[in-house]
Amino acid sequence: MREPRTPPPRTVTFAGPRARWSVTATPVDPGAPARVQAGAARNALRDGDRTVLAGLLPFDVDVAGTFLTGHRERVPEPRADLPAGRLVEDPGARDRYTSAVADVLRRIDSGEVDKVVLSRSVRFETTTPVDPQALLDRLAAVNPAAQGFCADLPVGTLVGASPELLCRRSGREVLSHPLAGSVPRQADPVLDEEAGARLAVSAKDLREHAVVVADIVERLGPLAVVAPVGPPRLVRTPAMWHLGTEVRAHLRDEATDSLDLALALHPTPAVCGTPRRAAAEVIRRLEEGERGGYAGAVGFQDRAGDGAWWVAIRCALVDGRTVRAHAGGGIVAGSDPAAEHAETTAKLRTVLAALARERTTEVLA
Ligand SMILES: C=C(O[C@H]1C=CC=C(C(=O)O)[C@@H]1O)C(=O)O
Repeated sequence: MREPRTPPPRTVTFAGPRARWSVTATPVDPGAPARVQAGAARNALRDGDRTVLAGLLPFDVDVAGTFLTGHRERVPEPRADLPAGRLVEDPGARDRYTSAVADVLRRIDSGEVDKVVLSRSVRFETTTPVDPQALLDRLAAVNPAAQGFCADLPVGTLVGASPELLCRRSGREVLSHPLAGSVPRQADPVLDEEAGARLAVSAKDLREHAVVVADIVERLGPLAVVAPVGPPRLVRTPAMWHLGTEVRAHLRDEATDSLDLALALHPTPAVCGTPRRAAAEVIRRLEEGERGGYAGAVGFQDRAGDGAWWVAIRCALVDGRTVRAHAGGGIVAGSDPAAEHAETTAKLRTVLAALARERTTEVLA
């Protein structure tokens, strides 16, 4: 009888404002749905001598993600620089995306959904294989306030710099920092400030944002006492202005760990929509290709149950010489298909500028 094949080790790396570390281990239950993998990883952490679990819940938690248990290790310096490459044009892509946004708007009009986050992807081809750690380094350098991540998945390695904290647990204290409602940054400082100021009072964007905060507050309710939430504030990344709101809460039961919180909140209407099930169905029907880790939740947890999970956005799936970058935008009543396309283009700049080694605002202008 053949021995069952041991899956090769996988690595999840974090490059944050303060630390850069990784876990490398044989994946937990590699073929199981992510929800099952997460539970198995938590049990393995509790019962074994490992000190941390790290992983990625895909957008759809019923498909396999990556969960590892191990120890924090220092990440060696990347071995290679990024190779030259080019964006592969897809002539009909713009029209297909704007038509899909128009379709979502009709579904909103008919009452089928209130909000849907529709995404698209672009392909970048390089002359030699991309070292995902080198791309992570570059992203982390250009986006110092974001959480850099690099996670080996069954379909490639997802690399990104997320500006959005899904949840952090420190003892009984919980923090979530949802972002929704966006405009691109401008190269001219005066125009840039004006764009941010317009976003801060945009009724459409404030509505799009409020839906996300309300969903998080509602889903946290059974698990934690949520503190009164203030108005949204402007958050800037090198490529985008966003509306962001801090949601703070105090756990009702100290047995609730960071993974419980991530599973309760994910996927928020910042990457899915409302009502959640109907929005996910619209995404399944209208989006081209798989999300492939994009719009998942990536993070870690220690033996005390403390940890942090980020929304896996501003990222790309690296597979040899092919890099597929994804970005989406929240569609609500009043959204404009052309503006939504421009917004996803601007969001894609985070990864494409790192690949092209250019200033974020100049790529894809
Ligand atoms: C879904 C993405 O962004 C989310 C986070 C911030 C703002 C968003 C928006 O304005 O649509 C999205 O909800 C993405 O970058 O692919």
